[in-house]
Amino acid sequence: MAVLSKPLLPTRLSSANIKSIIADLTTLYLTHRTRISRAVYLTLFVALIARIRNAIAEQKAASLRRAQQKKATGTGQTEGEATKRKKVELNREFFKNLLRLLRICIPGWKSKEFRLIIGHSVFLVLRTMISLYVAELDGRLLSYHQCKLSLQYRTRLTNYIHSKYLSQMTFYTLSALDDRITNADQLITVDVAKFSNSLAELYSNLAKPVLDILIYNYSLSRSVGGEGLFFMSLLVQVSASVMRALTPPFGKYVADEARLEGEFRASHSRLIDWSEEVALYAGHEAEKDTLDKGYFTLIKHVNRILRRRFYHGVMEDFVIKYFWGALGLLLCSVPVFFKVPGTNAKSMGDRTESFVTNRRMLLMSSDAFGRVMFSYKEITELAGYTSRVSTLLDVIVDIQAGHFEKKLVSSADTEENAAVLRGRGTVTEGSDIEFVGVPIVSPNGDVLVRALSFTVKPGDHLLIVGPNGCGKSSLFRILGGLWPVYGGTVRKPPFEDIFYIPQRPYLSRGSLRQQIIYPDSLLDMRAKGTSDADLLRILETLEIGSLIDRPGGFDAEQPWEDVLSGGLQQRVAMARLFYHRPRYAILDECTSSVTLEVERVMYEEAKALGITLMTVSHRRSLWKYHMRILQFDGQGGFYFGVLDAERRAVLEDEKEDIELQLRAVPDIEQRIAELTSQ
Ligand SMILES: Nc1ncnc2c1ncn2[C@@H]1O[C@H](COP(=O)(O)OP(=O)(O)OP(=O)(O)O)[C@@H](O)[C@H]1O
Repeated sequence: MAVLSKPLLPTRLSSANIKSIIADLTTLYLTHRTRISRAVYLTLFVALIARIRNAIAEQKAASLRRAQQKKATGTGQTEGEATKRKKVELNREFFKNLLRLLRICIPGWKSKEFRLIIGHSVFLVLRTMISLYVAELDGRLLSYHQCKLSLQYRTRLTNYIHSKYLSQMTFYTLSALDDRITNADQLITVDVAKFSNSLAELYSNLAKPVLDILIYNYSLSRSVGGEGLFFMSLLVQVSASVMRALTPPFGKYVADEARLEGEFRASHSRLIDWSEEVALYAGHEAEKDTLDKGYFTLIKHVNRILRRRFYHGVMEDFVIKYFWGALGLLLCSVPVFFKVPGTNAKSMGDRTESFVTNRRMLLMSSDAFGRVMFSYKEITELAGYTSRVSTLLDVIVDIQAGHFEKKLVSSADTEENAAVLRGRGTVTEGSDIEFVGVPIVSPNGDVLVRALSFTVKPGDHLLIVGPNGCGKSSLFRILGGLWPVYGGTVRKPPFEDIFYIPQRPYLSRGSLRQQIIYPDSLLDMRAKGTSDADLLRILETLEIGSLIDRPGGFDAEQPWEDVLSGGLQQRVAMARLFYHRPRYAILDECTSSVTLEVERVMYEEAKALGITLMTVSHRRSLWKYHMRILQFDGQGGFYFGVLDAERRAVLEDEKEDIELQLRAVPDIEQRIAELTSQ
């Protein structure tokens, strides 16, 4: 006990002495901490036992006294004395007494009181059940309304987007001429639904808490004073701003996630579209790599968001629960210590009462505020979907106004080509097809032909030839209004007078009849006065009348692109042409899979129907059906003229040259092999 050898209370207490005493006491406590705590526990335990023993002894003595008194006075005690001595407690005696009184109040199970109690109990049970039902119904009604609201939003948006997306060929231009939206399908099908859900959810999540905040804060301001509330709101605002600044850009994350989901889905759709080709190449491993990569990128992103959400949640909890809670309690205690002008709480009791009321209001208000703050994450998610959907709408508006954004190829860098890209041509309507000085430019700015000029009058069947990628099909894209006209003048008949048949015909969903009359509907067909018998005649001309022998006939619905072979598909496409009978037909390698005999029937029938043909084909067999030729050289130059014997001879020579070159290739390879073996 060296520490105690010093006198504990020196005669004069200076601050240094006090410090040294506190230090000594602390050391003393720390040295004997275990013993001290044991002693405290023991004392508490002994005190407890003693208290219990005393209580038992007291009860015994009391009952003894009561018994002695009873003996001495018979029943003799006054009501006042009994009340004085009896302790009102929730003990056995209470229940005994209650039962006794109840027996008086309810004399038997046949009594009126008993019947009333039974009736009352039934109503009580009913009330509880109704409350439960109402609570459940409340929840169900809310979620039903929320779902209805979300569906309603989705329907409106989808209708709006469909009306824009499917007008002015926007669905084509959006994917072919613009880079900004990569997966419109995902946007329209998934993101619009998510946006609608998020919007409907947010409304119900925000509306009530905001209302609560307003009401509770108003009541609070009346009792704690506007200044306190203003000060606290200011602090909450500052901390909310800090929180917002520290909140990761969840909106962007959500938009990115939706984009990655879209890309992953697009890869799967691609695999389904090309399943046959991939299977024949045995390309499953390569496809698996692509799909795995897409999924991995998506999941990596999702995991990152999850992590950020977790950390952000912890911070949010801390600020909302603790920091704002402490602030709120400080505010509530204002009327306890200070008199708030305009309030009538005077005594300490009043102040305590108002503290409790304020605390409760504050709890409600902060709970509501917390819900609003927690909704912040949902708002940012909504912001993500909003940005996706509105980007789609903006790009659609932009595209419909003729503004496209696509990465340009290097050839667009030259001054001459850049000048071509800056220009704009004119499109007029006429009975012939005429191009005057029109450049052919691919969507990424590649100038394929600087100024193309040719004319096709009715009956002037035109053959278009040239090497791959020279711009033959692009010419039709300009004619069809898919690509912009960068210069010169295009004169063409109305859209419905030109019909296009590509190499791989598009077969829609629906019946066999719909394949033939596409894009007409059954009503359009009837309005034109065409019957099923007329359609059958068309099929028979093309030697495919047997198609209606399948179950269902013209009404049969099948996945036609799988059910029909390539050649049959090309014949159905020709049947489409014969049904529509346009003034001009663009036939883009559309007879590549049929026999020469079928090709002859197709061309002769088309001519007999008065259709002027514009054919892209490398087939020599087709030359005889055409009177004019447009020949591209693949270097930006072209020849347009009559396809007479002289020109045919030139074509023959060119073809022979090409064939010779092709035949020379194995020789070269053989020569290389010889050289390398020497
Ligand atoms: N949507 C597009 N986006 C970017 N470039 C395109 C697009 N469509 C076509 N092109 C490019 O335009 C050029 C001309 O294509 P086009 O289809 O007119 O060739 P083509 O002469 O018909 O060839 P082929 O005989 O092989 O069918 C090609 O280089 C092609 O890559």
